[in-house]
Amino acid sequence: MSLNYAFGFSLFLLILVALNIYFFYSLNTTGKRGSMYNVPGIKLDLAPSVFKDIYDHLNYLPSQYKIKNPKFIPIQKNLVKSFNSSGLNNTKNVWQNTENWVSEESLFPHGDGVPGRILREMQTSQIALVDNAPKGTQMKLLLLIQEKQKLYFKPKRYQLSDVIHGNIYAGFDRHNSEVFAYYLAMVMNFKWIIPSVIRRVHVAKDVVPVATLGLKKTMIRNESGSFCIYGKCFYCKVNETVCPDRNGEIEGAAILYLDKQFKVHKSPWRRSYNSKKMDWEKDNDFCKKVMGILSLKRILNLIDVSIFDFLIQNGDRHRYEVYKNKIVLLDNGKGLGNPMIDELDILAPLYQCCMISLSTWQHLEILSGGHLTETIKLLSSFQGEILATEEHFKAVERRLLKIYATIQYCIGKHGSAKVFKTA
Ligand SMILES: Nc1ncnc2c1ncn2[C@@H]1O[C@H](COP(=O)(O)OP(=O)(O)OP(=O)(O)O)[C@@H](O)[C@H]1O
Ligand SMILES: [Mn+2]
Repeated sequence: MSLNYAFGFSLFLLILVALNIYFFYSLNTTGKRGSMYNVPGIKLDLAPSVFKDIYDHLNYLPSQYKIKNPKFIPIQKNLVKSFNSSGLNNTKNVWQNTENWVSEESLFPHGDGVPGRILREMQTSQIALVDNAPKGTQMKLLLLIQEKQKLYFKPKRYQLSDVIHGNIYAGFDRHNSEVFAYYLAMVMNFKWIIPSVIRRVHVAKDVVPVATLGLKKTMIRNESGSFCIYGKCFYCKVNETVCPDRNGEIEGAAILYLDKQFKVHKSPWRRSYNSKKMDWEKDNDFCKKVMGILSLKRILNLIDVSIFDFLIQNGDRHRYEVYKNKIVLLDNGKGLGNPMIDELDILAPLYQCCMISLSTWQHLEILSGGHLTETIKLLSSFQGEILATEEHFKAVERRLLKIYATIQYCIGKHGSAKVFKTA
């Protein structure tokens, strides 16, 4: 009897121990997701080994990166206040004191309702003059509104559902990518960017009557008698016109023109635009070289920009422009090309240097679990905009996880003290 009792008791103990082991094992592996993410097959041979390490970290990403962080809610509320300008006194002229807009923190005011009001004006103000804007390689127009306010207008070339195949910088600029980038930057708390909004211009009513002679020379009538524009730029071709839709309108991204002097620099991580490999593609210690040339502050800035570019998949930041010693996020039209592709090497500045500004990280960390794209959708809805297909929004969330995984990889390799910088 007592033997039976002892046997039963030890069996009970054994089960208890087994349960404990199971409990601690499952605690350690939360976030483990089987083999959901694989290194993309086509890249496997070519990809540097860091890609595999990053994907390994992606498969074991701690669960906090997959759920919403309540710390973001008050930030989201403030953003909503800034962009939802309905109900505010809109008669006040928003263009007053534009000369005082630039501060040490931002290029434009971010106070209650002002960003929303600037966008609304950019979207609806009557156009006083339209000209070609011959800067850059892509077709763009210059619109004059409110007497002295200038806008760049990058016309729509694709439907939102069009997928751009080919290399990362293939195709025309995407107008929606410019606007998406603006809201993305706002949600990421990157304030060195210029307001951008979707605007429709009626060619016969809004453009032709106020077009300069120069612009008129780059307009031709199509079979249905409407005026199409081929513009004036490096890649502009007479047979690549932009024509009005059946309502007589051309849609585009209206980007506020910032009349300042920018300093232009070549990006150390630029692509070659041919089959030649750049230094950064051959040397995983490339960051050391950059450290010898650029300040820590500038490198951290370039890393911020690479995170931003990776989210929209802009692989075309061959040069960057600086104002007040900070990179201005200009020219974001090469994003949102293919929602199925995540070119990890856009993140090279991050995984090669393995550092990130602490303030960027603290903000990035609380955008998890869907808050990022949910907020972009919410803010852009105040201007009645739909900026991308669901596939693109999902892709941005998926890429955010890859950024988290890259940071985990860096922490694993160097320790957090070396990764997070306060410069
Ligand atoms: N909103 C703006 N305010 C002031 N200047 C601007 C603005 N947007 C662009 N620029 C200037 O015009 C140049 C061309 O603009 P952008 O880079 O957008 O054109 P692009 O056709 O895409 O050029 P590229 O093909 O060289 O990338 C920029 O390098 C910048 O100096
Ligand atoms: Mn460009």
